[in-house]
Amino acid sequence: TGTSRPQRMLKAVQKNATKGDPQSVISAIDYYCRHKEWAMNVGDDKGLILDSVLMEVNPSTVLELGTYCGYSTVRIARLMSPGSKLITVEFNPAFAEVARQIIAYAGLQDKVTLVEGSSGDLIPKMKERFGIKYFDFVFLDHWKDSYAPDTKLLEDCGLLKKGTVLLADNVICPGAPEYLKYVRNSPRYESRYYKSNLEYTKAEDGLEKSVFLG
Ligand SMILES: O=C(CSCCNC(=O)c1cc(-c2ccc(F)cc2)cc(O)c1O)c1ccc(O)c(O)c1
Ligand SMILES: [Mg+2]
Repeated sequence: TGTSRPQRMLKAVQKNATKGDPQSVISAIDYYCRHKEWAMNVGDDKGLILDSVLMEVNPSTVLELGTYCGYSTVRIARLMSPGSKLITVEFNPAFAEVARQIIAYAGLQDKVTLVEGSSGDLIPKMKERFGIKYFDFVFLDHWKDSYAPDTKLLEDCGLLKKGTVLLADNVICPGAPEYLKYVRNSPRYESRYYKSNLEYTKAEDGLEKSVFLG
């Protein structure tokens, strides 16, 4: 058997990044995925858009759906103010295990709660389990056909407030057509597309930013 791609990515972080330095962790992953082997992190191009939207919102509570190896978790948590909380949901235990180590290597474990399980099961439990009233910012990067149902579930569970920002990765590649239709046609959202590239490639991809209007 041998190592998995996430495990090789973790090795690259431990070898090339400085413990406690989130920017060096981000750079080590981007270098590895651009020059050694591709992986489905949001990446550096879309990462700059994520950074700027995140800084604009300056959220107290963040939900990330789809942790993978924790690259976007580190990108988001490094910009969050002291006392703010990020909850990230990952279905795949092997991904979660690597993500925990990468988040800890960056020194961001105190801001981040990684929960293993399916978003559909966990979203209804957010209030009772984590004492969350609302999310100020939601980053969608998990199964693309779960974006729309999970957004409706967040609404139904009263976890969005007026002004909550949803930012969705991969709306072009692999694509999330149902989600785009939903947020662009719903009177409850103000949506905007940020054109970019699929991580570490020249292919088009982009992020959709949708503000919940209440
Ligand atoms: O893959 C999953 C679903 S979660 C990851 C969702 N993310 C993506 O699928 C995703 C995909 C791409 C992408 C892939 C191939 C291309 F040719 C082009 C683009 C890019 C992204 O930025 C993404 O976020 C999963 C696999 C096994 C499990 O055992 C489990 O539990 C989960
Ligand atoms: Mg993605």
